[in-house]
Amino acid sequence: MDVLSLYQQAGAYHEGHFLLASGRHSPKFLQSTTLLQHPAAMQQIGAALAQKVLEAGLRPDFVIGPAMGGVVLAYEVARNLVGTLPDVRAIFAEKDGQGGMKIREAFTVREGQSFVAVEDVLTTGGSVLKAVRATERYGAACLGVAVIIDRREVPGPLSGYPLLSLKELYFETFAPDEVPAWLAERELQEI
Ligand SMILES: O=P(O)(O)OC[C@H]1O[C@H](OP(=O)(O)OP(=O)(O)O)[C@H](O)[C@@H]1O
Ligand SMILES: O=C(O)c1cc(=O)[nH]c(=O)[nH]1
Repeated sequence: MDVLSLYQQAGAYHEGHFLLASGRHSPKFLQSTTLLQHPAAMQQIGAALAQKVLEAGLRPDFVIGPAMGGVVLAYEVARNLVGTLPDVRAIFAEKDGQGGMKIREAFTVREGQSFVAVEDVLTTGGSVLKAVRATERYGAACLGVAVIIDRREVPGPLSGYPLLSLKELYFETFAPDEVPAWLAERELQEI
């Protein structure tokens, strides 16, 4: 399975000029929300990531993803782990309004539990790291991070965690004060 083809078939691969979650600018963008509409694609992705998790020897109590993209993904990965881990759960972290992420009490995250964090697209790793930190605050241990697409240019803040991905891509990004003229002349797209 080529996940970039799944994005392309769903019309979720875009070229232009985009402002990323990290504040960096990019000529290429993978719009996971467009892909997440398709259970058939997410089923394949969930199965492939769950297989990687098991092959890596990871046996998490739960899978967590940052909202919004990580909600469906965490559920699909966990659903595909149930055959091996019947009690595995799927939860999500959400923005706390202060630049970080939080987890609802109803999810019952406890000290001694273990988890795998999932993410759709990894650019800097900042978003999924906030979800990991929010979970670690309860004393749970992060076994690894599993992502659909890893488009990081540098290892960044996630370098301390085992990283599993379905595809690595090199898509250049630029700091706001380093945007080249060829990119600046393209209208900034909000998608
Ligand atoms: O690795 P990073 O630099 O953190 O960037 C990648 C993150 O940015 C996007 O989420 P966004 O914040 O746009 O939220 P969304 O899932 O609601 O679209 C994307 O879904 C990843 O979560
Ligand atoms: O860095 C991001 O915000 C980002 C990049 C990308 O390709 N797709 C996405 O949904 N977010």
